[in-house]
Amino acid sequence: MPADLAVRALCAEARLGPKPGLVDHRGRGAHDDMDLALMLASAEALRPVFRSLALAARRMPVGVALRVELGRLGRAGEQVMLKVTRGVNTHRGALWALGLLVAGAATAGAEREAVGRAARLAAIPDGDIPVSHGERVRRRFRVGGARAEAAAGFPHVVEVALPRLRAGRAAGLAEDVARLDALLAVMSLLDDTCVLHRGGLEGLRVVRRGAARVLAEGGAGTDRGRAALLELDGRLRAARLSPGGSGDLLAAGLFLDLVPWPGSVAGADPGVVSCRR
Ligand SMILES: CC(C)(COP(=O)(O)OP(=O)(O)OC[C@H]1O[C@@H](n2cnc3c(N)ncnc32)[C@H](O)[C@@H]1O)[C@@H](O)C(=O)NCCC(=O)NCCS
Ligand SMILES: Nc1ncnc2c1ncn2[C@@H]1O[C@H](COP(=O)(O)OP(=O)(O)OP(=O)(O)O)[C@@H](O)[C@H]1O
Repeated sequence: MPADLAVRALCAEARLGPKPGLVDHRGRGAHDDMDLALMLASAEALRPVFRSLALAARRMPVGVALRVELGRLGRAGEQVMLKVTRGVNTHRGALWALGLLVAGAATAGAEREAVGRAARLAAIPDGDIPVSHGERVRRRFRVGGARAEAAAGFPHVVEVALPRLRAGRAAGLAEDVARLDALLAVMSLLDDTCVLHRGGLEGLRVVRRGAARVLAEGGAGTDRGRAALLELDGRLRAARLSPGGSGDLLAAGLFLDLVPWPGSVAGADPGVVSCRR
């Protein structure tokens, strides 16, 4: 079941729009090699991968052996994704964040417990760190990136995206507006290695300040905020800046919000996030 919710969260994130610089129903965002159909196909292809991650987490306690197994399954999952997309990185970062959270949620009774397990797993060295864009960017700009975010207990999910999403709903905002504002809140704060890789510190400044400005203008649900959002989208597309890490962390928040934790009030209306819509 957590596996199905992870796929739904990925589809909901992909369909949400207008998102600045990211793939959505309008088009390719800052990417020239992906579109919504590819994102949805990639999300669906990851369903058995998430299932195998959840099964492993049910079989083994949090520890080195489980971390090694998740690393093996996660890397195999990346190959599944690359086969379906013919080599395009649609969901590498998302598989990392959601894979760990699916594993954490598989045996947890509450959101905090799931995130804590995911963080402990992320903090265990995996021993097989590839020389990726992220690794080079982390060294050059001295930022933590996706690994540090997970090992710290996903602070941009738990302390930024989810509170913003829930506050937006409580204030009566439409669901897509609450989600866009949650994405913008993450974008305004995150050291996103996707952005740093393509645009350096100046690119990161454009993304963060632009997102903060949309929120300061009233958020995605107001005329002024929407105009600022569309302007930011134009700038990010022109500069080929994709806030992919923020997209991943919004999907992670949507996943945690969808899990029907025992004894908690249900979060989003599940119908809103159906992949078939
Ligand atoms: C840790 C990962 C992301 C690799 O990190 P690395 O920095 O080398 O990758 P890369 O530069 O490709 O970035 C990964 C992606 O993370 C996202 N991201 C970028 N910045 C951030 C950030 N600050 N916080 C969260 N996510 C971010 C982006 O989508 C980015 O594309 C991961 O893919 C990995 O180690 N995979 C191995 C398999 C594994 O252990 N899986 C575990 C369970 S699924
Ligand atoms: N809606 C979205 N649109 C685009 N990317 C997204 C979206 N949601 C999440 N992402 C994340 O953004 C990442 C895209 O990575 P990135 O742009 O760095 O690709 P790359 O191929 O590694 O880099 P580059 O294209 O610069 O060579 C994916 O790993 C994915 O997890």
